[in-house]
Amino acid sequence: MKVSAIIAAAGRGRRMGGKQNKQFLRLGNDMILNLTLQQLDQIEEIKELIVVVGASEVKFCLEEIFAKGNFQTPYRVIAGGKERQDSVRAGLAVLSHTTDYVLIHDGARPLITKELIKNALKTAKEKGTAVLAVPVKDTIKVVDQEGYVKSTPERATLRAVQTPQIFRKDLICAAYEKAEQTGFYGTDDASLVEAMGVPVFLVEGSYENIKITTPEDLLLAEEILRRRSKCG
Ligand SMILES: Nc1ccn([C@@H]2O[C@H](COP(=O)(O)OP(=O)(O)OP(=O)(O)O)[C@@H](O)[C@H]2O)c(=O)n1
Ligand SMILES: C[C@](O)(CO)[C@H](O)COP(=O)(O)O
Repeated sequence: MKVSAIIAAAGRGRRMGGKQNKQFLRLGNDMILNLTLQQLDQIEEIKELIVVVGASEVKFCLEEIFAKGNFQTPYRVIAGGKERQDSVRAGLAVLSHTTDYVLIHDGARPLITKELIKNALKTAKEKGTAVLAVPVKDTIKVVDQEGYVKSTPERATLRAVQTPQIFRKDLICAAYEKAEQTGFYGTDDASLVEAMGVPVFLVEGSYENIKITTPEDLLLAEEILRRRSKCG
């Protein structure tokens, strides 16, 4: 199984506030993006890391993460686009020709584990798609523009999706091509594959695999990391 990993890390982090790309903030003793990449670097099926950052951050990423690290996996660092989907598309454009699966992960999810990635890869090999997800804990309301509740979907049918999202290369490339033709923008990669009518399979994620989005997430992530380091 030859897998290319695209790490989307070109966001502006508006909900985090601050001037710096949130992926370059520190979490414990390390940089968020470095923590994320360290997990992916341990997976033998992953044959290349394609890291997508802001155009002005490419040099910083090469110097501060890759030059100082000891990465086993071949890597490249490229510039992303305006939306997450544009950044992932930039990654797809430089995929190795020999790849047969594409794993897409948010740079801002540093608490991903080797076990979750391995399990998702196994499923992707069987089903062609594998997307991490967890059951929703809250009751979710669909609202209208004035703030009135329109409906309450049955919670048992709802899942919160995470990354990695893994797809056979031909599927994800076709999905991105179709989205470009139709102008469709989704908030994750699976929604582009769904838009082609291809079934997407969900695998068990973890409530700890949070996306660092707002300042409270940093506190929670620090606590999770502290507990993990105590447990060895
Ligand atoms: N143009 C973009 C926008 C987002 N991302 C990446 O997609 C992931 C998920 O996005 P999100 O958490 O929403 O990050 P931001 O877009 O940076 O956050 P915000 O919406 O608060 O600005 C992040 O790792 C982010 O860096 C990206 O690669 N390119
Ligand atoms: C891809 C994602 O992380 C799945 O939960 C999420 O949809 C990214 O969304 P955001 O709007 O960029 O935070």
